[in-house]
Amino acid sequence: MKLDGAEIRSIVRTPDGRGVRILDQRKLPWEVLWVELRSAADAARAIREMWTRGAPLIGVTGAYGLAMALAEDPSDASLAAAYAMLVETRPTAVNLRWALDEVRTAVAPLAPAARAGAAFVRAEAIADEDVALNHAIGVHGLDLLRHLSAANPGRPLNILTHCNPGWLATVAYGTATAPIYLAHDAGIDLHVWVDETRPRNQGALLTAFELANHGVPHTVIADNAGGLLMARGQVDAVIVGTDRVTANGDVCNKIGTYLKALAAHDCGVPFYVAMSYTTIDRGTPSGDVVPIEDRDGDELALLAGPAGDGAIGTVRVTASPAYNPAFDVTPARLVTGYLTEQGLLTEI
Ligand SMILES: CSC[C@H]1O[C@H](OP(=O)(O)O)[C@H](O)[C@@H]1O
Repeated sequence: MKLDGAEIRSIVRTPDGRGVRILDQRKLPWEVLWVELRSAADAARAIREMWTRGAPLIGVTGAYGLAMALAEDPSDASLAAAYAMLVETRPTAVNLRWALDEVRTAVAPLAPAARAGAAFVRAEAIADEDVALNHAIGVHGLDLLRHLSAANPGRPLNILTHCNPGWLATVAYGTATAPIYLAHDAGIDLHVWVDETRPRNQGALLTAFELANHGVPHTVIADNAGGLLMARGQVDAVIVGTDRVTANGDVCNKIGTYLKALAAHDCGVPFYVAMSYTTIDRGTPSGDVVPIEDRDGDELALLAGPAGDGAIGTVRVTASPAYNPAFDVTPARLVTGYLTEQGLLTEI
């Protein structure tokens, strides 16, 4: 994603190397605000309050959080406390636990004095690997989109996506958006239907922001419009990201994904899930046992945005109690294929 004409990473080390800088995604697209995280507690708060979000990106943020904890206190007790604090911030995305385990495994055998440096090295490697993995997903996805475009000549290829499986959910490129960026840059005529993705509107606010900055034609739609568009033949493929794919191929992703998959299945629209190996959880047999994060009902009841004077305000859209599960589970039987760094897989 370009910002001010330059391609950015959504998380970078601070100049002194002891912290990280992230985009505060709660402010986008209205304000581009970089904030510094200087401790494990900062990282935990940023993940929990969704300053930064997206399965791969919260994994990287958690990894750096562990490194910052060890820079402060490299003891076993500090490592255990920081791990426990970070891993419980968001329970559904497997990347968080995976990345924390990677750092803990790398540093636990080391003498305390060597731990912080090794933790930052591992965290940085996870971040760099995420960029490479997502680009590889994009390369394989480009082949898929070329094929779909050739099968639908003379008009834009219409892709529907849900939530933000994008540059802002990862260190760069995104997962489901990687093929879109590479296809657009390769001159393939495509258009993206962007699910607004209630209640936090990651699509309308973040995916739309990303695509607009990259010059990708797109249209924001209500979450409930996707079924009509598919029934009308206006969607050539659905490509979503994921927070966890279980051993049997079930897909945990933003709430509403399952409904899109049902509509796609009923309309004969291919439904692809983009992810790297870091989001595959072979230790969990199926999606029905994955913890689904329930978030505060006010995320649903309150709508935020700029008022007339440009200041960000909120309006309350209901006076009733609100229930806000953040994810759902799409059974493997509804998935056409898994777009990974190894290519397009039909099973996990
Ligand atoms: C690269 S896919 C990221 C995945 O994470 C999002 O969830 P959240 O915004 O709550 O972190 C959404 O489920 C995306 O598909």
